[in-house]
Amino acid sequence: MSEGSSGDEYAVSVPEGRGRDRDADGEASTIIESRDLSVWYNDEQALQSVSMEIPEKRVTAMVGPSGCGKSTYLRSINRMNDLIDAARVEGEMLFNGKNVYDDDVDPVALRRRIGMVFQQPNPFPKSIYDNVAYGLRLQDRTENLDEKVEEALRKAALWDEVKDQLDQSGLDLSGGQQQRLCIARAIAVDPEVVLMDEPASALDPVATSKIEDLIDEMAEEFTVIIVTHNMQQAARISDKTAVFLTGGELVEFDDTDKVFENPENDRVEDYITGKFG
Ligand SMILES: Nc1ncnc2c1ncn2[C@@H]1O[C@H](COP(=O)(O)OP(=O)(O)OP(=O)(O)O)[C@@H](O)[C@H]1O
Repeated sequence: MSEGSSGDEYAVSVPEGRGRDRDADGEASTIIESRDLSVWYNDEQALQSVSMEIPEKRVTAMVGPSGCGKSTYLRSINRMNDLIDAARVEGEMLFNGKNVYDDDVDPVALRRRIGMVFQQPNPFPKSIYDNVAYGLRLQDRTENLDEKVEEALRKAALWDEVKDQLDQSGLDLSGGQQQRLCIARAIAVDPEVVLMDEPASALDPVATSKIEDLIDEMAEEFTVIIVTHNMQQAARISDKTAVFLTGGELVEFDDTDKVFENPENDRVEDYITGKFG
């Protein structure tokens, strides 16, 4: 790994002003907590008894080598794994103290409160306006729709670029703009949590940087949980970092600066210094 080659012992540096500085405003309360969460796909175990408390209105990053279960964990939070026939979940995933796997939880309603942004920007083949208005219309929340669409586009840092072309197809935007449109679509319905699965991995560095700035701002209002392959990115944007290693084991979860600068676990140290993974 070539990043952060300032002579530091560790390859990934945590910028000043991240991580604990936000915590200094006061301890955040827990919004999501998994307790002994295990997931299988048929006979293959993808997550092993993962227990973790995710703080509200913070950015939590999930890192680790390919296939270690990061996306599986993310999808367990809003029950997207329900859509995979082979997937089976044991343990608990609490959202505001309530197990999302309880029989009386409606997964569609849950996903309104816990939105998701995917790796590949996936706007609907509709106008920019209709993309953002989509979820609000589904929920019959059409009062002051223009204002709500504008607000979501502003929060997604896209308004100035698209305000004169709201009738154009979302598919005609650049990749980075499309991803910000997807973020606007996700936040338009006022979720509490936004899950992001490698949201910048398909984007160029300039578009990536815009998404990273946006994630930082989003944490003022939302809880953001992001899967990323890019440890430098995790160090730049997150307050907390969870490190998963092969076999679906959560081996370290702590403040981001602690994880990258002084990890407890030798395997995490090896991983972040690039000795494997
Ligand atoms: N739909 C599925 N059906 C069967 N097995 C799956 C499915 N999705 C994931 N798996 C398996 O579960 C394990 C964890 O996968 P997951 O995608 O959660 O890991 P990841 O850490 O997000 O990987 P990557 O960084 O490559 O996206 C892997 O062994 C993977 O092959």
